[in-house]
Amino acid sequence: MTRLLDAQGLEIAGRLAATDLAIIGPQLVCLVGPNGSGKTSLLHALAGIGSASGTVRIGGADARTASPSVRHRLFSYLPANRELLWPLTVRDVARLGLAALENEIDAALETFELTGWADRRVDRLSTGERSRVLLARAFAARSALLLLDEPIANLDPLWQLRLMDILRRSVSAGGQGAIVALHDLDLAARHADRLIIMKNGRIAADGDPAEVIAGPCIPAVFGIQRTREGWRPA
Ligand SMILES: Nc1ncnc2c1ncn2[C@@H]1O[C@H](COP(=O)(O)OP(=O)(O)OP(=O)(O)O)[C@@H](O)[C@H]1O
Repeated sequence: MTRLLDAQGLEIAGRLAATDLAIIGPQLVCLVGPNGSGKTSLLHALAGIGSASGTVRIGGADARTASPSVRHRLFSYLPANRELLWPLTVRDVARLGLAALENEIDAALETFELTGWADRRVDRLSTGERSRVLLARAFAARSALLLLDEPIANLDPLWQLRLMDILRRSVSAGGQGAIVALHDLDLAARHADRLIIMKNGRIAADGDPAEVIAGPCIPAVFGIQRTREGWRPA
């Protein structure tokens, strides 16, 4: 199977590290962990944001040294911060910096039900609506790997489910890989092919979602446990 992601020795300003991370073939990987556990830092390191060091190969290519247009084909990064206070239209933002074709932009706008809003200004949208615009941009690039930081934050319940479904289809049919940071353990476990738990900047558990969720790592890392009424403090 194709080695989609191969990352080694990831470090950001000497403070956090993930020694080895590989994705073999298309996979939806959900990344969970308490606040400050390093989810964003890991995504930053993979996307080459800030002073990250280490090696990141996506589809065999060096993601760090690739030109911007090639980089978009390798990965798309959705930041947790959805501020877009520019007088740009939805379509402008969806194509921002991408070498994507117009029909790829159109398809992504349609997927996120933004076609009728293509000429609306993003600084006049709600936070959840802006999230959909940035998600459309991330999908329009048709990158080998999606790196999404809390993509469901600000989305209403229907769009949370729709997004997980879009991701599922994109990974299964489109052959994409995705690493998605989430706080919703149940949503992550239900949709992921693989669940990674972060703690103190390290990977504390990595494997089959049902096994990871049922294992000892959740109470140890999050201080919660599952009861018949749902998650409760351990
Ligand atoms: N720019 C920075 N400089 C120094 N330390 C930072 C910086 N950004 C984050 N950190 C620290 O790195 C650790 C991991 O932060 P990170 O944002 O990766 O966590 P996270 O798991 O994404 O958290 P959250 O769930 O709150 O979004 C935290 O202790 C944080 O204080």
